[in-house]
Amino acid sequence: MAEQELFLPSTPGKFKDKSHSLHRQFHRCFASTSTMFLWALFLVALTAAYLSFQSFVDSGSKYFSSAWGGIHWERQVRSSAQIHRQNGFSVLVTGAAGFVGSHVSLALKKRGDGVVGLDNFNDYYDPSLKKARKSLLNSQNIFIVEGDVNDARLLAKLFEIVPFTHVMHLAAQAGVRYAMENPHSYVHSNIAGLVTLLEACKTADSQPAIVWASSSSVYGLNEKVPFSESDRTDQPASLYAATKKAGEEITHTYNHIYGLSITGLRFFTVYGPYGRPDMAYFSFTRNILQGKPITIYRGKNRVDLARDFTYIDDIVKGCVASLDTAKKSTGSGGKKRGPAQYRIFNLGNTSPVTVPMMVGILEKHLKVKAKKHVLEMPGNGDVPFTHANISSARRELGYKPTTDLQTGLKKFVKWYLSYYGYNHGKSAVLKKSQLGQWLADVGKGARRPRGLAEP
Ligand SMILES: O=C(O)[C@H]1O[C@H](OP(=O)(O)OP(=O)(O)OC[C@H]2O[C@@H](n3ccc(=O)[nH]c3=O)[C@H](O)[C@@H]2O)[C@H](O)[C@@H](O)[C@@H]1O
Repeated sequence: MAEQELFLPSTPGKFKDKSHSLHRQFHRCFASTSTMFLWALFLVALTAAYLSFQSFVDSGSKYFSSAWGGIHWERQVRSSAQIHRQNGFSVLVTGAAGFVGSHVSLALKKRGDGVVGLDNFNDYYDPSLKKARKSLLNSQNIFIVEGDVNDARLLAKLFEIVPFTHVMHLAAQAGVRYAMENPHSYVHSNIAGLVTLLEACKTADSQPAIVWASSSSVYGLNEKVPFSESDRTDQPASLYAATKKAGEEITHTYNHIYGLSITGLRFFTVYGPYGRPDMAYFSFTRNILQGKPITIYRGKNRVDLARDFTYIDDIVKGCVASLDTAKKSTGSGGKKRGPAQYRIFNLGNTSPVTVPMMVGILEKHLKVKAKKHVLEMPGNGDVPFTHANISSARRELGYKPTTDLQTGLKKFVKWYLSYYGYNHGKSAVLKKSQLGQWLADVGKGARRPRGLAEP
């Protein structure tokens, strides 16, 4: 009995009660488990919905923030890429709204090549100048895609639409001293952007030949002059130079592994019409005309800094000759089929001019004296001098610069005054009579500067 009591409910009621409560508990338990299950299901569904919404927003933001895609857009790309000469090229020009990019695009289009531009129109300097270059290119039926070289989807799309024979890669974060202010923009454009572009090129079937802009700054603190391509390039003075040097190594890797044909061009301080407002000759011109002081840096022991200033038309000839002499890439669809061409050339002028002499030329052309502040060169990435040995480019590309700094700056000043007018936003320093004289002397045939009555 005691044993029975052990196994049987003391009373049926109790047992009944107990079994009922067990049943209820089971029910409750089941109910709560199923509720929990339902809740869990709900949460999973919610999370999935959130995640898919996020990815939609992500891809959507890319889509919405960039102005590419759609039938009309594709038609514009195709039409811009159309070749109008026998054995012509179809060239993707990155940085096409930039200084060198816009000039090269126009030259290629003029001779009948198909050109598609790509530019992110960033605001490193006044984007209105980039927009003006864009209008110029549009007027010659060159379409510039608004997008970033870091956008792999965009690049894949472009290669899907056009079988580019060549890529002229000029998109970059330029400027030597700005690298101290915004180092990451150099990594973003000059390293990450370059790799994204090379990935797209390597995957393309067939692969394009690539010509791209390196820089004279890779010679860094070298003292041996003139600078030759075989000289050491392992002591850069700025992050800008370091990213360009890294670009040379990175392109070599893609040449070696995937058979991409590569030509790297070391540009030496390129200047001219539609140039970059961040560069010294440009900002000096603006300041001189506005009556503002300019700062001239000087090296150690009061030695003047010097640059192998190179005129834009000469650089364009070097770029086009590089495209013309580039051998085909050997790979396709990401596979190397044989060794490919790898070249590096200096594109300079071979006649360095000191910064004070450059200012003297500007003063002469502008007919205004500069207010000069001379300052010891700060340790911000500048090198004391540059001087190109161009024998290799002369031999292989037929490169022969023909514009000296006097002539080149005269053309620049002529453009500057016709583009901005003589007072560029601030009070005028030039009197109308002075400008009339200028027009007679240097600007023969130049458009009258904006906002200026007939002198
Ligand atoms: O050759 C190159 O590869 C490089 O040429 C230029 O760099 P940089 O030669 O420093 O050109 P600027 O910034 O126009 O400076 C020219 C000279 O003027 C000097 N300078 C610059 C600015 C200033 O306010 N004062 C001044 O004396 C600089 O120290 C330098 O000696 C470009 O800005 C780079 O993007 C390019 O890669």
